[in-house]
Amino acid sequence: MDSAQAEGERGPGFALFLDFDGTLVEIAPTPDSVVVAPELPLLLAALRDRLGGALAIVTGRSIAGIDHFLPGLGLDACGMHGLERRVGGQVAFPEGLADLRPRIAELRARLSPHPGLIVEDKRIGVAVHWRMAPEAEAEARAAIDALAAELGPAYKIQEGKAVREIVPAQAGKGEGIRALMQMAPYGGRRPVFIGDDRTDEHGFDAVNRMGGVTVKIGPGETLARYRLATPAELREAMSGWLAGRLSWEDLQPA
Ligand SMILES: O=P(O)(O)OC[C@H]1O[C@H](O[C@H]2O[C@H](CO)[C@@H](O)[C@H](O)[C@H]2O)[C@H](O)[C@@H](O)[C@@H]1O
Repeated sequence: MDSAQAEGERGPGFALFLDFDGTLVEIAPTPDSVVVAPELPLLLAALRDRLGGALAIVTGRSIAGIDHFLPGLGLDACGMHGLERRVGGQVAFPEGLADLRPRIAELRARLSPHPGLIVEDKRIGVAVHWRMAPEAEAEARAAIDALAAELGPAYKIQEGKAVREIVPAQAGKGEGIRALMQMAPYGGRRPVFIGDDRTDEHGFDAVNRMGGVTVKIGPGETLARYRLATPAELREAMSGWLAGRLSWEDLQPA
């Protein structure tokens, strides 16, 4: 019996939670310029079938943003760092979150002297990216800090790759994964979470506590137990698991 068959036959199987940027797709210069590898959509669809539907994208983007890059799949997802959830086509979004768009307009005006900075409007949150304008990182950080101070404790700051963002205080990938693990078809399965960024550490912590498998993509300190070097290596590993050539716990320790 091969590794993946053995994994499947030891119990009800895995639930697979996948970060998007830097995990399924390589980091790109801007949020809009991400390139989806041609094999990725079919690979995700095949994995979802093999896992009885228990596959979800867990991302800092909105679910609409994921659908833009993976059209037609309608994957389960936790968007906005766990706040927005779609399972089996049913979308849940917490009530009462303020629309930050007026503040986002003010932020854009403040940062307009630095055209290389990208202000990403997430409606209930906002991110400022300095990947294309590293010389303006300090201004980006200061502007986010000032807005967070104005908004108060209902919001928090999160750091990612060349990005600082404001999100509602209750956001967190760990919460998103825990919520899905209470629902069919996830409940009773063993979670696997794969991510690359600081915001994924929250998800690694939650999944480690559930006795699951955690995989970090790329270098850096992490709570994840296993590591792969790049999104391309992950896509190869996912194909290997699907073909029964690889078990998640065959991966290199982190
Ligand atoms: O949780 P994720 O799916 O990893 O999303 C995290 C953030 O990803 C995006 O920004 C990052 O990827 C961009 C494209 O590769 C890159 O240009 C940027 O520097 C990265 O920070 C996205 O734009 C954010 O909204 C997500 O929070």
